[in-house]
Amino acid sequence: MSEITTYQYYVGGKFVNSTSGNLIDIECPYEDRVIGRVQAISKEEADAAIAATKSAQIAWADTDLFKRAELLNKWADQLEIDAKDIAQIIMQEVGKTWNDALKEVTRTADFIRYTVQEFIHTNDSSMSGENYPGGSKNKFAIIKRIPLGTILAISPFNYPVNLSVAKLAPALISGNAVVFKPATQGAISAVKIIESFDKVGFPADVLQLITGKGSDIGDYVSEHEGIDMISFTGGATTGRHLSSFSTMKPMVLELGGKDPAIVCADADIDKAVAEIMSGAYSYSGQRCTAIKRVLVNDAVADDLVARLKTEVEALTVGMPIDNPVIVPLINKGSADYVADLIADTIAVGADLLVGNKREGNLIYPTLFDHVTTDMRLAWEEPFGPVLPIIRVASDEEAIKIANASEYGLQASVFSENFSRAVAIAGKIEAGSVQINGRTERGPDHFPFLGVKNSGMGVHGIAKTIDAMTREKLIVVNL
Ligand SMILES: NC(=O)C1=CN([C@@H]2O[C@H](COP(=O)(O)OP(=O)(O)OC[C@H]3O[C@@H](n4cnc5c(N)ncnc54)[C@H](OP(=O)(O)O)[C@@H]3O)[C@@H](O)[C@H]2O)C=CC1
Ligand SMILES: O=C(O)[C@H](O)COP(=O)(O)O
Repeated sequence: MSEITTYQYYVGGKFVNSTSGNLIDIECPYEDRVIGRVQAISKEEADAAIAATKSAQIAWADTDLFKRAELLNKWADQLEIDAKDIAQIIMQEVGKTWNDALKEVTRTADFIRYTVQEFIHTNDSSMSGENYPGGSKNKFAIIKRIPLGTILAISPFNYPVNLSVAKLAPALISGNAVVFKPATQGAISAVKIIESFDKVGFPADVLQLITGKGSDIGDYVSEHEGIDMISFTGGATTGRHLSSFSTMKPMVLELGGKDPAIVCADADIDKAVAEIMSGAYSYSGQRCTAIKRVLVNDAVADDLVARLKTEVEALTVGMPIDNPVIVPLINKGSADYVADLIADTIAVGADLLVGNKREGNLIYPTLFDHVTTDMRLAWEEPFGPVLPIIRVASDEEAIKIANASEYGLQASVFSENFSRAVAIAGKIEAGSVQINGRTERGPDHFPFLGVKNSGMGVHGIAKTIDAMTREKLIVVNL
């Protein structure tokens, strides 16, 4: 049997062991084996990591922008060079298919390059006093975007590379230092991207990778006085908990969702079926932006349901290396939760059309018709491959049910009448509404936000830079 690798955390520009001596086993979601161990660092080590960013950040912010840009671009290049190695770990650690794992790395390299360009072209501006009544040419303002200091980046398991770098790159290009706390199931992927980072010669202490369970060190680092801003992506419960003690600390939260696909009576059903299938089931529904309920007009419901049933029955199911649509869920707890939700939905009388089969963490794709608003599945976020269909009599009823959710991340509206679709989109309480397309984050330079329990603040390259910087005016009086 091959030796289990122990991965180190990263501080002071070096990979080191924690003096705590505590290690966390990272289990493969789809094979009964430990794929590696990560360090569970102590609070004292977190203190030291945060403290060391302080002088490093000042020097980093003072480094010429072209030099910061050059290093970040080299990191993007290095990620592409290391892509297969990183993708292998993503696949083994979070059970993403090989193709999707590779795509996640290239998407991340693109993200870094765009972020560099975005900041270079927007960081400084100026205003002349003469533009305002009573003002004068003799007064003008140089407006700079300056970093907030040390950013705490906390990322989730499901996109362990992309959603981490979506915080690290904007922070670094704008002159911040970063303390990066990845999801524990995702921490080896985080080590891999920091190995690439380490190869290109960034100064020590501008980025520290700290590993350890959120339940042990999460509150401690989030409340830490050395942290100047928190960028968090994860579940709504964790996000709400963090926001409960974030006094005077800027924070952006990207949380869960229950994105509806509203299918109107005049929808192109072929289009709706294709988009719903990919929106709901890819990566077994483990996307914050997955379509998590269908609200279909009675007039087209039978047709839509029959076609969805055929498509769900044909979905490929298996192990990540074979690139199926449906892969095992992240862990036993998640699979238990989804299985329980399926059992409950059957018990309360919805029509099970496909699914309700489980092998270990693999939950087969499941489709329910005639789900009603008194059922848990109408409201809870499964983060698994189970889709409820709720039939509605009108657009108004669809909007009402869509908006009754505690979440408001995204929604899709399917209609061939553009005016109708836009009118519905205007009434949906969500960060984004997609017309005739699946709910999704990308392209990554679009603003990305959730309302209600789906988040606070805005992500997306330019918006993330905004959130991690503030304006500083130097007013010149000639
Ligand atoms: N809106 C969005 O953009 C996205 C939202 N999500 C949402 O994330 C959820 C799935 O991700 P998952 O990783 O399970 O989410 P969790 O909320 O469980 O974990 C997210 C991160 O928070 C950390 N954490 C846990 N407890 C604390 C704490 N007390 N203080 C600080 N940090 C803590 C976790 O660390 P540890 O792993 O060590 O517990 C992890 O790094 C889903 O609800 C999904 O919808 C996912 C992706 C994108
Ligand atoms: O947050 C998520 O789950 C991902 O960012 C979703 O990204 P995608 O919509 O591009 O899959």
